[in-house]
Amino acid sequence: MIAIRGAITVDANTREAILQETEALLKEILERNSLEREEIVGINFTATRDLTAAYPAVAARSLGLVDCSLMCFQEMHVENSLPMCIRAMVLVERQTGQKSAAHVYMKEARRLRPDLASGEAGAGRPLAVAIDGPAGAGKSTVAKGVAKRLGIIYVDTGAMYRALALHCMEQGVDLEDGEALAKALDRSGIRLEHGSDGQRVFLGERDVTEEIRREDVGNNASRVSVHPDVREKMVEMQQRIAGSQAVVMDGRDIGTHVLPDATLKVYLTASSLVRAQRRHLELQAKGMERRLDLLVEEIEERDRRDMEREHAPLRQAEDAVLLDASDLDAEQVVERVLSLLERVEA
Ligand SMILES: Nc1ncnc2c1ncn2[C@@H]1O[C@H](COP(=O)(O)OP(=O)(O)O)[C@@H](O)[C@H]1O
Ligand SMILES: Nc1ccn([C@@H]2O[C@H](COP(=O)(O)OP(=O)(O)O)[C@@H](O)[C@H]2O)c(=O)n1
Repeated sequence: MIAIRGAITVDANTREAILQETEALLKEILERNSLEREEIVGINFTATRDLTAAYPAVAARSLGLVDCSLMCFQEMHVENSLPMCIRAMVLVERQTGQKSAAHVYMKEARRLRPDLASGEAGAGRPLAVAIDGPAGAGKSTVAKGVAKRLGIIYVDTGAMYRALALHCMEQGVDLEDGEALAKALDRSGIRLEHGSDGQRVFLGERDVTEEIRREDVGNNASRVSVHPDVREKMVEMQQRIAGSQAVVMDGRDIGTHVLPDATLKVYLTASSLVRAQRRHLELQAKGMERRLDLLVEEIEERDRRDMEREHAPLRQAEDAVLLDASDLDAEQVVERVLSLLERVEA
């Protein structure tokens, strides 16, 4: 069971205004959490003492929420609290954990949760920085750095495709069979945890954070990610994470598909030679020697697959800022992203 919170303010104490705003709030909660009506067990509403013209629950019934239990209460009155406000707590039969709940605060009620709200453009959505780009451009390094400086979580979506690839390699699932991959994803128990040491990736109870970094897993991640059924499920999981908390998220389709309303979108790139050289150094540091020309070939092959796939190919979103990091070190790129963010938030 999870409990999703929401609140909205009303301009006048009239039946019409109360029902209209409650309906807007419930619709947004349903949409942002991809809720089916049958999943909702009950909703508790409160209204501040200045709202007396109608019960908010009436709006829920008219939205077709006929089977769940509804109650309306008066909100406890606290001096100088936000007036004309309707609050809701939606109880949902889901095993996804409380962190997956996307809470919704609209109109003046956004002031109640400044940690979730993020300026006019976001309209109650949490802060989101989307970083896309080709393999080895420095997305994870930069996303991690930016998240640390902002004190928010970093979500590495590539790690989710890598975890699925690892699971399928171990289970002998055909990497070309989209349907089988989607089924395997349902059974895989892929889950992300965000702690003080960053993101950790699990297959059920098994921590695979380090194992998924293998080169063969990375190459197979790009193969499993071609399939639309797989992508659809992954995107849903990613949107849930970003729905309820501020994030820096990196991947291939974050600005174009996962977070189309992100506060800031960056398309980070570098030449294929520079990217291969970075991988080369990274591998050398781990005691693995690989020929540079083969790494360039592999990276270009991965770019081709990511950019030419039919579903959600890698491309720069129209409103993304292009950052070429071929001649910048990682710290310089982090600074650029932070100053771009300051500009969009100003
Ligand atoms: N701007 C940069 N300059 C030099 N090296 C970088 C830069 N950004 C990242 N790196 C290094 O390049 C390698 C690949 O970076 P990574 O963040 O894993 O890329 P991506 O997530 O885009 O695949 C890492 O070894 C990282 O330390
Ligand atoms: N949002 C995402 C993230 C990764 N991916 C795929 O997953 C693969 C591994 O992602 P990654 O970000 O870990 O890859 P690297 O760039 O770190 O090598 C990529 O090559 C993409 O094909 C994707 O399709 N969409």
